[in-house]
Amino acid sequence: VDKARRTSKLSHLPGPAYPLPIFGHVVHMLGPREGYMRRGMALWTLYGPGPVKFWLGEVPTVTLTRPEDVEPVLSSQSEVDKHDMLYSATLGFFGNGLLTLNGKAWLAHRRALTPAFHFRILDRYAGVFTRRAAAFAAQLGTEVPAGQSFNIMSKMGAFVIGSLMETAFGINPDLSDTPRSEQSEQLHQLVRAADETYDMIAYRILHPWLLAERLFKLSALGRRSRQHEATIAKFVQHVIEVKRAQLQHRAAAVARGEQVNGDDRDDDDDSVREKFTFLDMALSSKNNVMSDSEIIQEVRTLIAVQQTTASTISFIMVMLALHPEVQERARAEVREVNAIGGLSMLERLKRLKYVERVIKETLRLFPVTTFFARKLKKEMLLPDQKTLPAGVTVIVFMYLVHRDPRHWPLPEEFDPDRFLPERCSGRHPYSYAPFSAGPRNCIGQRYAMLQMTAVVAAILARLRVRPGEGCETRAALRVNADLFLKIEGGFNVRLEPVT
Ligand code: HEM
Repeated sequence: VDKARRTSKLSHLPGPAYPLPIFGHVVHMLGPREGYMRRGMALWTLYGPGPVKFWLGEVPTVTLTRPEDVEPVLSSQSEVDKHDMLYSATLGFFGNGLLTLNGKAWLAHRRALTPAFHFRILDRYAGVFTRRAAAFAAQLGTEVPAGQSFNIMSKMGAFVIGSLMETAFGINPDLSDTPRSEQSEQLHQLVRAADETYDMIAYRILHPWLLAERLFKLSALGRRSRQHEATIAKFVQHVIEVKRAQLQHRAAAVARGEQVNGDDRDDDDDSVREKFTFLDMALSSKNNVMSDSEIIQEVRTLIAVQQTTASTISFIMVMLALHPEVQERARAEVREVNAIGGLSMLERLKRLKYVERVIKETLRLFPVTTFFARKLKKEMLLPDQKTLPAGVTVIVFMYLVHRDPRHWPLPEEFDPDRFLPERCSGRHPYSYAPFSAGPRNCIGQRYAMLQMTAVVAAILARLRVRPGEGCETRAALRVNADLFLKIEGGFNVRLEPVT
């Protein structure tokens, strides 16, 4: 009855007809995984650009691709929730943290995590990011033979999680008791498990009968998924153990009246003051905002979302390879800023305005979190008087919002200067939201921008990037989406030392 009621309430919207029991409309999406994006776009071309209805199994969804339609959904405080059915597929690996929580629990966690991402804290990360980025660029220069095509994404996962360990968790892998080789093996296992999991989550969403936990658990995919969950659980346990040992050590040092790591240091510092990291704050919190198991969930979430930064840096490298004139201009800026003496690491990163525009334009064309969903708690009226009924799941399709030709002339063209301040003024505020917007926006936005700027600057200073196999032209890029946007066949580039 409920379904019939909602079907009739969606009847005013364009979209495929006749949802089948259990399948809904997913039959339109089934086929080889490489074709997810192509098939989704074909549906939208047929029924868009306004709201398009689609039954994802038993779940009624409406996909939005215009900034004015997206605005009321993302800006709403009280009328939307994260959709439990779709987001539940992520819980086993991502944990039930900030990304998936709703209501009061979400608010309490958001308040607890916000101080760790405060701009004054992030400013301290500039030094860490710069040091790590320089080491990463040097490593790329030595490990990858000059001129050889390789998938740069294959190096990114371990790199960004390593940064997270040092910044948000206050664990410097260089200072750890665990041998380097063992640490690196742990990271690689985690990244492999993560990669397969993202793919699996997308597969479940498009095969919605696999969203039923009982059925999923019995499937081969379910068994594989449990192995990956165990891998992340082991990793997280290790992180918490190391942190607890550090905290005890610190407390003992304080009790002996000794100066402890970083307390005396102030601003431009290439290590993070331990007591300001998320994990230190959470585990030593006097008001006990989060229980131990909640902290574990947040650690899992923070680890799992690092893929966004890894993919974006990889997309940036491919775009720089395809646009040598943009690459040279960005490199000239990096050299100019590097030549100025007396600047703090943070000031250096902040001066890289063209690099910032390159990153923003890449995120416009390739917003790696290309879909996200909200469930409407109340009926919602869109600007063109179309109503969306309560209970429906709204899917924001950022890839197309960022290509709306009314706001982005020649949308496929890669032009970083679209983000010059004078060209931004007057643009619809929701025409660009790679980090989402409104109360559930990305808490890591500033963190990600700083880290990406540091990595791009370090690579440009040392290496020239050229297109690799299968990525020779824009038209050749096989862009696809599982949970995140990606290039089928790899983010292939060639590196050469800059002379
Ligand atoms: C280029 C990099 C990144 C992009 C494009 C990105 C994008 C997004 C988007 C679109 C959302 C909203 C998702 C939704 O509504 O379901 C989100 C949420 C979130 N992101 Fe990011 N993100 C990035 C990097 C990061 C980093 C580096 C961190 C942590 C260090 C992070 C932590 C989070 C968290 C915790 C949430 C949930 C926030 C909440 O609901 O309160 N993200 N991100």
